[in-house]
Amino acid sequence: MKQRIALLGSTGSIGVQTLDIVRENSELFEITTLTAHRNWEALARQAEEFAPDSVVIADDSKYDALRRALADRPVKVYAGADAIRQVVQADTVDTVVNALVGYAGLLPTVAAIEAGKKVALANKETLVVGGDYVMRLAAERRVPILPIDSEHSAIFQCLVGEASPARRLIVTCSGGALRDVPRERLAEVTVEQALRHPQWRMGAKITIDSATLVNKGFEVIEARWLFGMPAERISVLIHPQSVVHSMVEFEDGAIKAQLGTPDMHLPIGFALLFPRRAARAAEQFSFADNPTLTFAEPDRQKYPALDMAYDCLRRGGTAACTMNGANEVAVAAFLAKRCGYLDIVRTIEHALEEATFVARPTLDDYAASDAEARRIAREFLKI
Ligand SMILES: NC(=O)C1=CN([C@@H]2O[C@H](COP(=O)(O)OP(=O)(O)OC[C@H]3O[C@@H](n4cnc5c(N)ncnc54)[C@H](OP(=O)(O)O)[C@@H]3O)[C@@H](O)[C@H]2O)C=CC1
Ligand SMILES: CC(=O)[C@@H](O)[C@H](O)COP(=O)(O)O
Ligand SMILES: [Mn+2]
Repeated sequence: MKQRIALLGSTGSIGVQTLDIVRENSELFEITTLTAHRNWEALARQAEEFAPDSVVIADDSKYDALRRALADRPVKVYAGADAIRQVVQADTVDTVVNALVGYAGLLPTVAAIEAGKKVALANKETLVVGGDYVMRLAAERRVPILPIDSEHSAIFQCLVGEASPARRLIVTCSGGALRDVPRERLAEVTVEQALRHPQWRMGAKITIDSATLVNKGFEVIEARWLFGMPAERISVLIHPQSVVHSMVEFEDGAIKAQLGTPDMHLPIGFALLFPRRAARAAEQFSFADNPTLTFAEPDRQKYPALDMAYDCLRRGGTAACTMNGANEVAVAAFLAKRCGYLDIVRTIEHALEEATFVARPTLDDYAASDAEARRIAREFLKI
């Protein structure tokens, strides 16, 4: 029987690459649901090709256009965030691929786990905001959460088959678009510059997070929850070539790494087919063409967001939810050219100082904490 997939965020970078894997392995997968935020044109084209049972457009104002575009197709068309949470729970879904961006991914992940669906998780904000809550729920319901994020997929691949616990996780980091810009020039950084990631073509939000190293801080938090590893045993290493996707050190000192060309199709395929791998006609990695792999410690003065994320993990509760909400507002403002690059981290710092802290949050507390962080961030940026 084919694996039936609900793909959330199908029009984005991870969504489109997930559809490549589905297209290349059509004997293994079928698509039950596709969702997008506003891009109804791309969603309609995808629905024509993959013939899902249902599609959801999160922004209701695009509902009529999408419905008209699919009028002659046997597909149910829904709108709104609640509909996303409902479609993932359908009996016709085996696996939910969460490729949404931001806080919007949290409740659909929770809905999927509650319905007992396997979750292939790209939406790292789910675990940044509510990692403790989500991983407990997944354990209770015995639902597997399979990482799509490249570093976490690499760590997962290194851990497969090991009976001894890991001693340390080493999360690699490209250094982002501003790796070679000196600290004293960061105030002048433009949106265009910050969007020029040296290795990966990704959505705009994660590309900016990558430049500030908020992404790496979030990945430390994500690793803490996915692998149950305390923060002090997770380290970050700058590796500009993005060939070593991350590493695991074991008790006897052995270090395992997963290497390969930077290409998200691999971790997506692994999450979908684990314990098997997707056969792909990808180009073979050549060590001869890539003879130099380099590593360095991150500059913690240049990238204060990294230590902020570690601090959020130490504080626990809603701290990382606050960091995430403030970051989402500040990144959107930077992309809209309504604030400068350095204002992103200043906004997070301010929100972490001002926000209410809840030590043992419920889902409602996360929602309140996210809303408060956004309000504080907007006031700080005067937008
Ligand atoms: N891209 C990558 O290579 C990697 C991404 N990730 C993580 O994967 C996730 C997705 O990233 P990426 O694919 O780059 O992001 P994109 O911005 O490219 O895509 C996001 C997708 O989510 C939809 N969406 C956006 N906002 C909402 C919302 N509020 N409600 C419902 N749907 C929404 C978008 O719809 P629309 O097109 O209509 O706007 C789009 O389909 C992120 O959490 C990111 O950190 C992790 C590792 C690598
Ligand atoms: C592809 C992927 O997993 C991204 O999260 C990637 O990690 C971004 O690269 P850096 O954050 O290391 O620049
Ligand atoms: Mn990553």
